[in-house]
Parts: sequence; C-alpha cells; structure tokens
Amino acid sequence: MTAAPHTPRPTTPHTVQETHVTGATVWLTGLPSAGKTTIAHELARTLRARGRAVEVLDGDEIREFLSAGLGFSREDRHTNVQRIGFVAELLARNGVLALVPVIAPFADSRDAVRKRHQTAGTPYLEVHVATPVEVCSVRDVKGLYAKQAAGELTGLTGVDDPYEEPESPDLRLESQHQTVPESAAAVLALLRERGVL
Ligand SMILES: Nc1ncnc2c1ncn2[C@@H]1O[C@H](COP(=O)(O)OS(=O)(=O)O)[C@@H](OP(=O)(O)O)[C@H]1O
Ligand SMILES: Nc1ncnc2c1ncn2[C@@H]1O[C@H](COP(=O)(O)OP(=O)(O)O)[C@@H](O)[C@H]1O
Repeated sequence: MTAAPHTPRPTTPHTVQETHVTGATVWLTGLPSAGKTTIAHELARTLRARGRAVEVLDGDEIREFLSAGLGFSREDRHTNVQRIGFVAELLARNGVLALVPVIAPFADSRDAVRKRHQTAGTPYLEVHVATPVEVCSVRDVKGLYAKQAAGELTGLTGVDDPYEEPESPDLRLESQHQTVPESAAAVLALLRERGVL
C-alpha cells in the first residue's frame, strides 16, 4: 500500500498583536501655586485607572536628583527645563504619558522642548495653568510668596523674576474658576481630541 501523498496542513497566519500606544508629553507651565502639581497628580490617577503608563516628572524631585546643584538663575532654569524635556521625550516616545508640572518661565526654553518633540515625532502638549499671581500668592502652598514679601527670598517667578506667558498654548486653564477634577477633565478632553487617548 502506498502512503497517501502528504498534503500540507493549511497554515494559520502568524498573528502579531499590534497594540500601539501613543505616548505624549503634557507640560503644565505656570506660576508657583498655580495648580500644576495638583492637576498632574489628578490626571495621573485617572489615566492609571484606565491602564495607561504615566510618569509625573515633578519639579522638586527633579531638582533633588537630575538637576541637583542648579539654582533659579535664567541659565539654570533653562538647563533644568531642557533636561526634563529630554527625559519626558524619551518616556513619551515609548508610550508613556509624561506629565510635567514645571514652571518653565522662559518661552525659548519651552520652544526648544517643543522642537525636540517635533523632531522626534513625539506628541507634545503645552498646558498653561494661568492662575493669576494674586490667587497664587494667597494659596502660597510652600510659603514662597510670604518669604519674598518678608525679604527672605528674591527671584520668585511672577513676582520679582520673569514669567513669560505662553502665547499659544494647546490649552489654557483658569484654575481659580475650576475644581481640580474640572481642570483635569479639560486636559483629558484635549488628549482625546489630539488622539492620544
Ligand atoms: N525663586 C524661585 N522661583 C520659582 N520657584 C521657586 C523659587 N525658589 C524655589 N522655588 C520652588 O521650586 C520649585 C521647582 O521649580 P521648577 O523646577 O519648576 O522651576 S523652573 O522651571 O526651573 O523655573 C517650584 O515648585 P512649584 O511651586 O511646584 O512651581 C517652587 O516651589
Ligand atoms: N482647579 C484647580 N486646579 C489645581 N489646583 C487647585 C485648583 N483649585 C484649587 N487648587 C489648589 O491650589 C493649590 C495648587 O498647588 P500646587 O498644585 O502645588 O501648585 P504648583 O504645582 O503650580 O506650585 C493646591 O492647594 C490645590 O488644592
């Protein structure tokens, strides 16, 4: 008896699951006590609950490690912002939502960070937390405005050091007229609109 000719079994195509997750950097710029950190953490909670990878690059933490030794001169603030922009872009290009609550008072520093992202094709959103200095100085979460008024601190952003307001941010938040969840929801809506969520 001759063996039946071998008929190859139909092959199932090798399926590769493509789950491309879009990362992005969301830079929250604004004065001390504007609400940058609070909004970033509220956003992080919501996004993590949806299963997204999120990192908050907090200004104070960064200054303790990555930017240890830097002060608040124009040059040092620029260096600080560029370092943070570099790390944020690395995270974002790998699918992370990098939330950056950092003052970044100078337009040219912010523009350089935006350009770095554009060059790499990584989404970048600038959110201006535009709380007026009068409100920030009453909030005074870290007591910096009081220190400045008492003559114990100089070079405070928005008081005796410049803050160059973003001319065309992707979003402008007036936190003095919003609850924290409302401010965070506005950023989420922007992320959805830009196809990041
Ligand atoms: N002179 C002066 N001006 C502004 N801010 C000051 C200053 N001294 C200390 N701090 C506190 O430093 C926190 C981190 O600053 P940043 O790294 O975000 O600033 S910058 O972008 O490099 O300008 C910043 O944090 P936030 O309050 O969360 O904005 C300030 O609380
Ligand atoms: N809509 C809002 N968004 C963010 N913070 C708000 C808002 N309304 C009131 N706040 C309060 O303002 C303060 C902002 O502090 P923080 O987030 O540390 O500011 P920053 O990081 O800009 O220095 C917090 O005490 C927060 O509860």
